[in-house]
Amino acid sequence: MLRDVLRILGLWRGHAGWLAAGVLVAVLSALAGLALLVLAARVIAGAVAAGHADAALLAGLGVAALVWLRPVMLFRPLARYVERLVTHEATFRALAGMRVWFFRRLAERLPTGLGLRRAGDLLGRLVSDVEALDGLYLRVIVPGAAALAVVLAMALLVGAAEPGLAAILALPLAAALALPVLLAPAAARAGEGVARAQGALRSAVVEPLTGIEDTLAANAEGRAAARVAAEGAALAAAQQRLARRGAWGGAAGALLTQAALLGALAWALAAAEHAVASALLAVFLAVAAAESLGLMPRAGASLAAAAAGARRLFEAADTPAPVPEPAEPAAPPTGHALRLDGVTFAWAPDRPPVFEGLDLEVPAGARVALLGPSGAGKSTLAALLLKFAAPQAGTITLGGVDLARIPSAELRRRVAWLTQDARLFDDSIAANLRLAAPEATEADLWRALDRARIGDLVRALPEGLETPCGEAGSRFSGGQARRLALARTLLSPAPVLILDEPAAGLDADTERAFLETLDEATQGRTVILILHRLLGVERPTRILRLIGGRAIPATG
Ligand SMILES: Nc1ncnc2c1ncn2[C@@H]1O[C@H](COP(=O)(O)OP(=O)(O)OP(=O)(O)O)[C@@H](O)[C@H]1O
Repeated sequence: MLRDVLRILGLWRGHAGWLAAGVLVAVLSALAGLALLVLAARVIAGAVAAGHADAALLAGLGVAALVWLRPVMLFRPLARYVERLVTHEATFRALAGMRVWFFRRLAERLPTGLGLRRAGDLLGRLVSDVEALDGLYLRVIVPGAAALAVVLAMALLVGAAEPGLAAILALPLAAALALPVLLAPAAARAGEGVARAQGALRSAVVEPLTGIEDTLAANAEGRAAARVAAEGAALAAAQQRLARRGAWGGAAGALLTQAALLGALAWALAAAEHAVASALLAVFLAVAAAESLGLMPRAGASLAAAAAGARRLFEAADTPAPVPEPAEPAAPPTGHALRLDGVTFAWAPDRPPVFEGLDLEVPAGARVALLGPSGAGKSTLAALLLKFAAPQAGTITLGGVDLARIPSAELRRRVAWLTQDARLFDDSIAANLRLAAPEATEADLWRALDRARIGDLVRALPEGLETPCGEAGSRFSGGQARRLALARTLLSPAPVLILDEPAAGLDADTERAFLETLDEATQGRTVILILHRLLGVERPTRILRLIGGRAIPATG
């Protein structure tokens, strides 16, 4: 637990200034609260001084305290206000950075799809688990530092006059301070149970809703609702387990702060007249400490939730990347010829190899048609060429440079891929297209749309290029969405294009027309056309058939 928490703090070091400022203001605010009660104790001690042996001294202290009371009273709310502002700004900055960090780590680790991870669960990690981390600062570090400052200040103030009384006060309060930290590891396990249950509930809701047509068509909404109910009940049970732990911590903390108060009262009774001022001070300080330490049980629960969130984040973020970035990148390739030598690849050790000793050459500027039955490995080859996966044996080179030594961002500037299930995102057509070429002008967008045979349809839309595509392109038919995705790939300036079934979803005439003009649309670029069959209008420079993990020249 400690390691995860320390790692989170390490990731926040870029915001150390804001975070430290928040802690400082919180400590000042808490000490101002303490000072207020110290002054009040002195005023009262001064008031009850008549007839006492130290009457003159006590009365003098009371008058001095009255003078200080007003500025401290004004300072306290001001410090509270600044504390809120600064601590929230610090949290906002730290968490925004965390989300970006986690998103990048996930993106590097999931290039071949979510795999066994569920979208709902990952969303939960990105949102709730990162959010739980704000508790680490706002509800653990900040109040913990303030409470520690209060207990230390109290020990010093009382200890200067009455060391015995200081011990009576400080020991139970120090225990109340440490208790949430000591209880946190066990509570973190309960917190993890809550986070897991939240992830499962999110998945139970998100999955049937994202595929709502399939859910309804299969009459499965009742079963989906039952799953939501079951996951909801599991979440409630996990939350109850966590709350029970929190309640024990809260009760023990309250008992310890009350023990300090009782101790101070007992001491006051025993000391009687000769230590009125110290006794009053001790009682007032015990009350002040109860206020600061009252937040600690909640701090324990927050620490547990943050530790659980941190562990889940790191578990996903530390999954090894399928293809590590090169430690010593090579100079960027100058040519764009692709070459595979003796490539052997299986998706997993327990899966049969897709390729065994695959040799393939695609000269720069060539147009290769890659055919093969379903499952032959056509898309797998594309995944290898974009370094979404790496071969277990053999080499792949681009312009003579081993892909293993080309950074993936560099490679993907040179090789663009229209995947088999290319997605549109919930944004305008223009924004979807510019994903591949952020600098593209409107004229570039129209050219790409025309080449993909969808320009006229977009021109006829009232909002034109600004038409929203809907989630996963839901505002367009499957064929239209496919052509928009194709336009996006054509817009990419990459010199190598891999087009996986580019004409899928097009009617026969449009398909033929598109393939006939493909030459012009991809002029000067290397094209690997992944197809199930040739229409005879593609005019490839080479035709290869993938069979049994090898590429065999074919005649169409
Ligand atoms: N991400 C993946 N994880 C595990 N196995 C995979 C993955 N992608 C593909 N496979 C497996 O690799 C083999 C080749 O699949 P691939 O998708 O490359 O074939 P394909 O020739 O593109 O097929 P199709 O024409 O049906 O698209 C299949 O047995 C498939 O189950």
